[in-house]
Amino acid sequence: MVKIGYLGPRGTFTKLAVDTAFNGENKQSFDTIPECIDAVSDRQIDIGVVPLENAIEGTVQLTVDYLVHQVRLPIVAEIVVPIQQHLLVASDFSGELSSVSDVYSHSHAIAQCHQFLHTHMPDANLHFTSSTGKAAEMVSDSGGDIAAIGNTLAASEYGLTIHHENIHDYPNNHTRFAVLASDKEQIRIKHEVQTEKTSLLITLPSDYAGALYQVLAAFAWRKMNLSKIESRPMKTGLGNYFFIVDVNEPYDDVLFPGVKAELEALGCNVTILGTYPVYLMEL
Ligand SMILES: O=C(O)C(=O)C[C@]1(C(=O)O)C=C[C@@H](O)C=C1
Repeated sequence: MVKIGYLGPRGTFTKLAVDTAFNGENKQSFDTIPECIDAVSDRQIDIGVVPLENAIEGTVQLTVDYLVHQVRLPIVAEIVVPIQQHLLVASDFSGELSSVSDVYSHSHAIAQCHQFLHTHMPDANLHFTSSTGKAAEMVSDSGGDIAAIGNTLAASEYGLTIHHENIHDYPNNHTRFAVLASDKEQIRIKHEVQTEKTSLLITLPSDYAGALYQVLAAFAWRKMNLSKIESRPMKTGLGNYFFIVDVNEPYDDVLFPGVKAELEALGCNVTILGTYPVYLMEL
């Protein structure tokens, strides 16, 4: 049976994404994103699912940096899931928001609720955990006047009460999850494909005036639609960056090799991080 790893423990958004996309398979939780990615690379599991980008807070930098700098695994699918953040408390907590002393959650979940926390709980101490599920587990273990930010699955898994629902600051909240696998054939997602994308990693030559402009021109004149461009530090010194470019098209044998050759002629390095179907899930 195909083994699927995810950022755990129980009750995370990643687990929700995995349960929505895959049924029946053998599922294993990992405490951190790097541990999950390593397990795919070491073949302990066949598929790993990790968060990639949130509509409110942006890229999950740990995922991108680990995939670029440490373990290169292809992205073989993308799962997009709606995200609703709730304030979860122990079932015997009956106080007001103002009596919650500490709030625990994943940094991305806290960031999605900054305005709510600032307005309604300005005195609460904020603490980052490795996932929203971990925060829910802590609240369930400790009880008292502390709270977690997480989803309804976490509330039911850990016997917590939803004190306030939908506390994320903007309504159209979604997270993209990357499905990683050495062998694409293992993937069976029984949902309609929304679109197909290709992610590229591009490094620019140093000291080349207008390099980024020329990179974008290579896509533009071929009418290749980009859905994302983002720079991240190469970690080799100040001012050195690479670019992640998402193209709204599957890899083909004409346009992509053409772009690659054109960019390489400029002195760029081009790596394909994956060409994959995108699944938009309803929970
Ligand atoms: O902590 C979780 O539940 C996760 O699955 C991680 C994560 C993230 O890294 O963005 C996933 C979705 C939400 O945006 C908040 C947290």
